[in-house]
Amino acid sequence: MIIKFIPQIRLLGPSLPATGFTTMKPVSTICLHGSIPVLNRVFPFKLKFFGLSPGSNGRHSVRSLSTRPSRPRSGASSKFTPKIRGDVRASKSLIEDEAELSDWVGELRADSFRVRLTSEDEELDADRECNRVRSRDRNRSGVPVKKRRESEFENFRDSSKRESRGRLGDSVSRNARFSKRFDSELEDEDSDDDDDDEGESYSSRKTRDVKRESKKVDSRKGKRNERDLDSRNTRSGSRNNLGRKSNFSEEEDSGANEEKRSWKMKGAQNFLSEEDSDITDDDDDYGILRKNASSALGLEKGVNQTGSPISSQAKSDSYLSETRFDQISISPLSLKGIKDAGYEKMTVVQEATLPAILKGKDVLAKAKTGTGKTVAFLLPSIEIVSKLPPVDRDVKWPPIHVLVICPTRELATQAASEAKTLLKYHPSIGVQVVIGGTRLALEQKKLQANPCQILVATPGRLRDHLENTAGFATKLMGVKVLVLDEADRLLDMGFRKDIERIIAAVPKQRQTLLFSATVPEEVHQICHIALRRDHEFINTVQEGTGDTHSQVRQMHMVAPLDKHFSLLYVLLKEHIADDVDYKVLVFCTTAMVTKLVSDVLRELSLNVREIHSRKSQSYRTKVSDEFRKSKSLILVTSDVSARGVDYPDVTLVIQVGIPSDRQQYIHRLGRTGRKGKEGQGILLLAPWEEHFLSSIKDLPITKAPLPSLDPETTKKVGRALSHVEMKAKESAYQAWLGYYNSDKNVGKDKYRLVELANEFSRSMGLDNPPAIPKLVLSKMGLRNVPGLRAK
Ligand SMILES: Nc1ncnc2c1ncn2[C@@H]1O[C@H](COP(=O)(O)OP(=O)(O)OP(=O)(O)O)[C@@H](O)[C@H]1O
Repeated sequence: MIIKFIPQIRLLGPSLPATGFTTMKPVSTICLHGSIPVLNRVFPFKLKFFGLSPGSNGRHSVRSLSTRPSRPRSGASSKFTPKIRGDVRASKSLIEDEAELSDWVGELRADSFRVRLTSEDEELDADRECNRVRSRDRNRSGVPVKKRRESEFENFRDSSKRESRGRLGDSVSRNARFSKRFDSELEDEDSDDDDDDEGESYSSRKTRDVKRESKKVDSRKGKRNERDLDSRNTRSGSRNNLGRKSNFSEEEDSGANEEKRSWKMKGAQNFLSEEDSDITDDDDDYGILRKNASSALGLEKGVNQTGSPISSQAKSDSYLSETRFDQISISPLSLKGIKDAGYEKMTVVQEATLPAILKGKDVLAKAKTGTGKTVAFLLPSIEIVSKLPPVDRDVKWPPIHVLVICPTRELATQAASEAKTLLKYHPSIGVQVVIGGTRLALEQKKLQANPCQILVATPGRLRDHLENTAGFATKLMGVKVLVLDEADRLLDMGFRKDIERIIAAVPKQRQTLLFSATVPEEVHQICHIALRRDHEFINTVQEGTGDTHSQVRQMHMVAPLDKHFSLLYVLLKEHIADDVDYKVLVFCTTAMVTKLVSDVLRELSLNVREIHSRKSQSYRTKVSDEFRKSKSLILVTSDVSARGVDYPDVTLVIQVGIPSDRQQYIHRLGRTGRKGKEGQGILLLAPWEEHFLSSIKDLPITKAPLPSLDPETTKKVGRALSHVEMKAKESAYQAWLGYYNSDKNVGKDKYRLVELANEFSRSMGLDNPPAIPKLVLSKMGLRNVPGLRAK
């Protein structure tokens, strides 16, 4: 463990006038190599103190330390068996619909209610799993992994140092649907959503074909195989059982039920002209780099004895640093792109991570929502690509140099779009996006025809290409930088297998960047799947501010379920009355509950759109684009919108029902208060959901009084509910039951669960709870629970 306090140094960026020295002042620099999990258990307080958590008193603190356990990194991912200590919640998200429920139910045991399902759309491809082929052998070199890595790293470092010589220091400021997956609903979805969308029609057709095929196989192979095959071909299901799969390793192992879901900073070394520092030790180098970055974060105001930065709270939420992009030695082409994008100053996370990235370090970065993490990993990646020698035109499979993985389609599309913006003046560098819900063949053609040094992908579709696209595996051999956006989500059980497969397909000699607004302890324990031992953990979240923005007012309300629809309506009406430019996101627990809520609000004449995994990709894209540009609009959404999606100027985020976990709460809330703007968040819970509050007790969330409900409003909402079609209510009821069955607090008492589900049913205006197929009940472990109706 190295703890350093870095002395003041001075920097001169080449773009600055000769007299324009930037003064870099003291900042705390703390390095803990390879021993955090153990230390954290033994000395939790001490670790917090030294920087595993953000520092106190300060403005944005930058913590750089290695969090990787000090054991050798496993070679091929297939050999990797994660040993995760502690209570790692595998799946983060929600049941999106019956499909998800069925998939999930397929995995359930009567006593299982450990982990919440995942649903976040993420990128299911109906056509994906049926085409799987065996993994290719990725042992591409006879050189031992460790040696290769060391050699590469040495080379990188040496060349970087060579590069820095002769230059004055540049300023751096960087889840089968078991048999009945309601075929009719699949068809309904096709017709409802987007008949005009070729891609979706294709996908849906394929889904149906696959389902038919599954049924044939089922008749031959029996029920279990039916479930497995269906699960593999479910449009949005397999991901949803991911969390639980960790609990049912036999099925997981079978595979049939496979889990779904020039800054020429010329190296940050430019800070290190030999005149600037006589520190040659690698750690010391990094210390200085961090110091420089931290200086521009405003940490120069001083450090206390613990190394915690001292500065004012008032500035703590300033997401911008003091460093302008034109003050750093960035390639003129990138700079032009940045200027066109309207960015002038670097954000804190951009400034803090860029030096380490350009120096070739693996980075795990944590920064609050909406603070520019996308540019933080894209810009240095572009710089790295721009410095690579051009690829010979005759090369049959030109390499992909940068691979960015995102958990959702929306997020991948958004990241690719940001990359295109930054690449505006880099004509020779191409970016492409491959995501589920679109035609594989079309993507294959595009990949073939257009340059693609930077590829942004969702995990499932990337695996598809890896296994089904000629030459794709060869192209991936060129990857120099691997980025996992929303890293904690990608590393949880929901995506773990896909990620391990992808990691096995890219060179070991690469740089890996993990970014997220939430980095729970479990991520520190498992990040070695992707990161090198000497990676840096760069945390720009200061202690005391929590992981949310102080300018976002957070409230929770606790009310009986039968009041939720009316309360939601009143809250929205009040907000609309307060702000003509309202832009509201309403998060619901599952896709089908999302549909129900949006149906009700539409009946109440509110300006509403809905987005969830049961909608076609083209519909989702259309609605997402509309919401991005609009004002005076309410978007009712499942967790497909929880992470990363950058909707500007969202004025209010309402979360109805318990979020899947703390991280999801934070990410959902993070759709507002972006880029330093103000926002508001309301969490609406039923009394028996209050236990969730303990997981966010460190956040500045206060209890709000319930708005009064006059009888007229209640009647109006009741009328609106009566106009919502029965099928929507039935679907919502079943999805609701599945979702809460997976909540360890609510689901552990099945009798109570059913009572609550029936309360939900009454809240929809139903006298009797909808009947549920016996098989579903059985799979949920609810077969003979009183109060449920079976069909
Ligand atoms: N240097 C900058 N100056 C101004 N705006 C910026 C800068 N960098 C990025 N942005 C903008 O900030 C917004 C938020 O960026 P981004 O979506 O990357 O945030 P994020 O930190 O990834 O958020 P989340 O955690 O929710 O995914 C985007 O609109 C982006 O264009």
